[in-house]
Amino acid sequence: MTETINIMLAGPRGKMGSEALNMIEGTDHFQLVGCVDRKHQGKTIKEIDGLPDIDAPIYSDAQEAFDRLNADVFIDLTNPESGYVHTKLALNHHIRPVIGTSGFSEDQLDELKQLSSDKQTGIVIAPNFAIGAVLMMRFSQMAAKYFDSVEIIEKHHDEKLDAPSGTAVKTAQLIKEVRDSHQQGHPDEQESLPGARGANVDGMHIHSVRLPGYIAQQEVIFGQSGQTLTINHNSTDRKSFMSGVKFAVEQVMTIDHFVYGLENLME
Ligand SMILES: NC(=O)C1=CN([C@@H]2O[C@H](COP(=O)(O)OP(=O)(O)OC[C@H]3O[C@@H](n4cnc5c(N)ncnc54)[C@H](OP(=O)(O)O)[C@@H]3O)[C@@H](O)[C@H]2O)C=CC1
Ligand SMILES: O=C(O)C1=N[C@H](C(=O)O)C[C@H](O)C1
Repeated sequence: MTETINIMLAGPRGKMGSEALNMIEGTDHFQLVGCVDRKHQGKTIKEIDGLPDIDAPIYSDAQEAFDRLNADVFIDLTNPESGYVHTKLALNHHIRPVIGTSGFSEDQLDELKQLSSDKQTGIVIAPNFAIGAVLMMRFSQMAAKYFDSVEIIEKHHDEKLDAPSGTAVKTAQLIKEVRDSHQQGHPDEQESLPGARGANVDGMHIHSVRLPGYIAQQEVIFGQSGQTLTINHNSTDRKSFMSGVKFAVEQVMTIDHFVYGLENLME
């Protein structure tokens, strides 16, 4: 019999958090022991309109939640500021974090890596939980060995707080690992409107589109003389992320170190 994994979650009313609650409820060996939600102190999840019938307590104060709840894994689906604070609290309590929240800086990621090592507590930070997106990033890294020039266009719903997306940043990092550092485009190019060429990560330009109608889409476009190659991934439903969240929760129980990106658990 598979042992039960006790889970606490921050952000249960969010687009991702509410989907994660359904996933937890539908997984026999997962048990929700409580949530962090700044608006519903003292209530239970089943008392909140639209959330599943789970009798798990809600704390508005994250510190109190971590002090009181007996969890194996902590899932964060909030925003970069709260997510960073929560993740440090989780590691300090030896509760393994599975972090979907995007927008952490490189310094913050380094700090969390160090804390995970100090506390000998496993942590998974996944810029994207969708298997198709993980493959899109891997295929992009493969293509980058053969194409010197690449630009990334990521398109999201207009409620997204961070730009560029965590997925776009991670894609650029994976590509950076396999190519020589260089700037792209004409050496004399100039922006007559600031921002026209997007963000620049080691010469790779990232363009962020925010429009209603999208959930999450990313195109990685490679170009060389006479040809272009586009690798495209499209999440049309947030359910696309849930098998990855489930996989990360199961996997984080087996590790005692820092993992950034689901691909590092899949291969
Ligand atoms: N890794 C992946 O595959 C994916 C990652 N994401 C990331 O997940 C995060 C959440 O996305 P999404 O669900 O779309 O966003 P939403 O805005 O829909 O949800 C965020 C939720 O977090 C809550 N929240 C904010 N601060 C706190 C806090 N201090 N304590 C508790 N809850 C808090 C908000 O509640 P309130 O109403 O109080 O503000 C809100 O309900 C984002 O960073 C996004 O980029 C999204 C999709 C996939
Ligand atoms: O905010 C979102 O929606 C998403 N955020 C993640 C990111 O920043 O890459 C993952 C996915 O793109 C959806």
